Amino acid sequence: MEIKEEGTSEEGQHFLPTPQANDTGDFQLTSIQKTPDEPQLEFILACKDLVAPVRDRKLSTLVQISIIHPTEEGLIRYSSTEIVEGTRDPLFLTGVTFPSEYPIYEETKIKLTVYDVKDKSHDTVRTSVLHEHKDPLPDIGRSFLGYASFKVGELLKSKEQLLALSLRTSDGGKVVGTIEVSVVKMGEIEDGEADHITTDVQGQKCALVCECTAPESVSRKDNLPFLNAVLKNPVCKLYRFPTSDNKWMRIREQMSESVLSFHIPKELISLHIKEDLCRNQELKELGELSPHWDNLRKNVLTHCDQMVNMYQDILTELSKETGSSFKSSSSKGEKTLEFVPINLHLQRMHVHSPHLKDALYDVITVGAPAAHFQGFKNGGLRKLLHRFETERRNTGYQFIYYSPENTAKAKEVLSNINQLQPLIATHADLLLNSASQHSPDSLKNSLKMLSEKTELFVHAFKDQLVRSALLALYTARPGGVLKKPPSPKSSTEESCPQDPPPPMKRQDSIPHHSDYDEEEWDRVWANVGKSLNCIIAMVDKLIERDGGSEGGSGGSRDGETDPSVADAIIAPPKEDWYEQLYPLILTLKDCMGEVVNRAKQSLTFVLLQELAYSLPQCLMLTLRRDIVFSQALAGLVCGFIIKLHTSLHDPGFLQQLHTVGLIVQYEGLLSTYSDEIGMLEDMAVGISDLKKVAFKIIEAKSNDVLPVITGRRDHYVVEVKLPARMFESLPLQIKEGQLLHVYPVLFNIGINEQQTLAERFGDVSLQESINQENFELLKEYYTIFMEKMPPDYISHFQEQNDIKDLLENLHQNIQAKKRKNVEIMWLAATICRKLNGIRFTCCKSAKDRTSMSVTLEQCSILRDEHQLHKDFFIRALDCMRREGCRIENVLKNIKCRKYAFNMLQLMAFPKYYRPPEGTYGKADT
Ligand SMILES: O=P(O)(O)O[C@H]1[C@H](O)[C@@H](O)[C@H](O)[C@H](O)[C@@H]1OP(=O)(O)O
Repeated sequence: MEIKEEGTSEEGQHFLPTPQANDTGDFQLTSIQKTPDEPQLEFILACKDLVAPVRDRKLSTLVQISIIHPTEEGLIRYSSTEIVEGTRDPLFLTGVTFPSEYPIYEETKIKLTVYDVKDKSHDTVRTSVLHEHKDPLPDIGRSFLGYASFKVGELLKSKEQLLALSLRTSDGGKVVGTIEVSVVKMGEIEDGEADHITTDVQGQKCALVCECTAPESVSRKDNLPFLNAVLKNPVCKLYRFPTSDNKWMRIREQMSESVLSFHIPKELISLHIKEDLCRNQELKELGELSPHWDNLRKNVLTHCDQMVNMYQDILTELSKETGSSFKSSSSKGEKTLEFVPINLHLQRMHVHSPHLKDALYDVITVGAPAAHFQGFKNGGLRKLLHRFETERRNTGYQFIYYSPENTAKAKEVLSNINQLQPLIATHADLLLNSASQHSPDSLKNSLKMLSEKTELFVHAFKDQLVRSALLALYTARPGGVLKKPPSPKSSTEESCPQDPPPPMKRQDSIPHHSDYDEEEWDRVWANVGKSLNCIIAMVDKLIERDGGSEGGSGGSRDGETDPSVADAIIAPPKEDWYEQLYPLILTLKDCMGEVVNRAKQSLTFVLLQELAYSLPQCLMLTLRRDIVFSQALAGLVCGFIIKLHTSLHDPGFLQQLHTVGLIVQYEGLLSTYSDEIGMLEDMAVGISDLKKVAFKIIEAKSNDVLPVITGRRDHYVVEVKLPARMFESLPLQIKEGQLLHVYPVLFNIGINEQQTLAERFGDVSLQESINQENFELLKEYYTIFMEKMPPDYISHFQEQNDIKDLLENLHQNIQAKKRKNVEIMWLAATICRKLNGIRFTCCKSAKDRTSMSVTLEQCSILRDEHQLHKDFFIRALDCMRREGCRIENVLKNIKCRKYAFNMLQLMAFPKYYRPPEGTYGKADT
């Protein structure tokens, strides 16, 4: 019989779908009854009276848990406990848990093998394939003590669900002690249960008593199936730790991948392709240009078309990855996966502690969003964008400089035009429809809608940019020379129509060199308003004549009907409403078409300036920014959805969500040395770009609950779908589609040996400025939070902790410029948690340093919020790092159970970031 390591074989990496009952060929298997989405079975272990192979040897023991599936031959190594030193009666803090997806039945056999560990430095990496019938191989650094096995059904049916099994030597003869297996149920009241197990842990006597209060349901069951559409392949670990009053707390650690890792990049790339195709088309439709500009445009178009092709190729490649939900650290340099975040996971800690409500603590762990394939030779986005902009500003030659703000504005106006024009056309048709039905009420309603949208349309062009861009475009036309210097007006809003606008001839109105008139734009633009007013006046008149309605249409632009316009329209005694309105609607559409035509061309000309500078670098920069943003967005959407689901029943949170928005705090562990400087520069921009994202919650109309992204670069809306029942329970503002905002902040502290070099011989200014800038952003969020949230909600927050003090403390720490000041990260994370925010932890791969940091955060929370016994802090930390979810994370990334640290690196780490002996070493990353 073979022993396989769970997770080392391809199929072992993901839990198999659960065959619910009796569906495995000839075998009749009995499923374990369970609550949906709760682990199927959880137990803890303790040994008694272990016999040491050599007299007087102090034992250091661990139990290895292996599974024999009823339908299979092989023995699969499932998990291990931590090592307990110096006792014959070890009580293990690391338990065993089988998640709901795991194929386990009453007939499944579990084998427990107890080892005596002699050399901890050899212990963790156990990927060898052994033969069951032979004696266990003499594993380096450990020796076999004894084993016991049982069937799951026996445990479940046993008295008090507890088995005491004899441990035997490999020949099955000699008894070398006892092993106790007891089932635990995390969320159930354990009425009067008291283990009274006395253990001697590292020389300390500690009476441990299991006695738990009824837990509060932390995550409503009805949310879970929905969350499961997003989260995949959970890995679960169970621990029990003593509290300061010698009771047990139970901790379940869960780590899950997310399908959003691939879904969001695909959504985003499709959106970029759409946006770029549209822009390329607009560039083509820019009309005749003088040779200089025409050549420039041709060049731009060639590159832009190539770019779209590249995006299409990447999308095709990603679309082949159906069902993927994880990109490993070793794939970070793969071109086709560049948009996919590295090693994205939800890291969740569920705490069930005596006398306290159950609590969930979530952190999203992900590799720093960065363009690994493009590399970091020239730095990352923060530096590259700054350099690009400075050079562009100073190069007057060949093109016109528009600031990034103006370029963004041009894109915004273009996007507004593209949305509003068809909307107005639809409302205009609806108005005509109401007219043909001769329905006054419907006519008034349609007019109201038409007026509102047209107002928005007219407003969109208020900007001076359109005017100056029109002028610039004029000079770029063949023979474009100014008749007189431009004197831009601030606004033409005030212009009040006196007469119906003259009919337009679209092409004629494009300025020619001989007839450019800078005020023409004002007239063209104002004509839209004028024609709307004509329609309003006509509707009023029609309704009045028809039988008199008191208030008229009430839809007049500028709040009043222009009498001169009304008088100009003479309605016949027996009106055909449709006939009366039709020509006016045509005029409105014509006027609008004219405005759109001019504005689109001029603003596209602005975009041409942006693209024309430094081709193809400019496009490579856009690509880099898109890649980094895609990785950042995938993480954010994952964090947002999880936060929404876990807090859906908290009215305070929902109010905060729509009145203030959410803080999203990133903890960066990158060093400001070598390549990681570039990564940090990428990451800082990627995270800052998340400000451009707003969320909208919509009702799911089908089983497809994956989010949809709309918008364009500079402004994205992520639509998150909720099933009807959940959607109904939301506050009105959210249901009505109010946009929900996020406030991303990043605090970075390099912790490894590279950072030591940066501090000694390099430069840490990047980290300092990022921390300082983001502190200001965090403070701003706090101010808005205090202003917008009701006082009773704030006082509830302030009672528990004074966020203001924490902010002050954070500020002082940032100012202090201490080396590797990890206090900054702890304070920022605490503030984020107190403010109900979304937490992220990132290093290059989210594998090694991230694992150290999240486990430290988990144990610190247990100490500060759940009274973890202070003598067990390090042990808890070691348990989580040795056998917890994070070592599984390392395994799934590099197929080896070793944190990739060497001694030198460890020495450079702040004390609590060092993993236990035997869990680190040279690893092929
Ligand atoms: O998960 P990380 O901490 O980014 O992994 C690092 C590790 O910290 C470092 O010691 C090691 O030398 C590797 O560079 C790891 O990065 P990989 O991206 O190669 O996994």
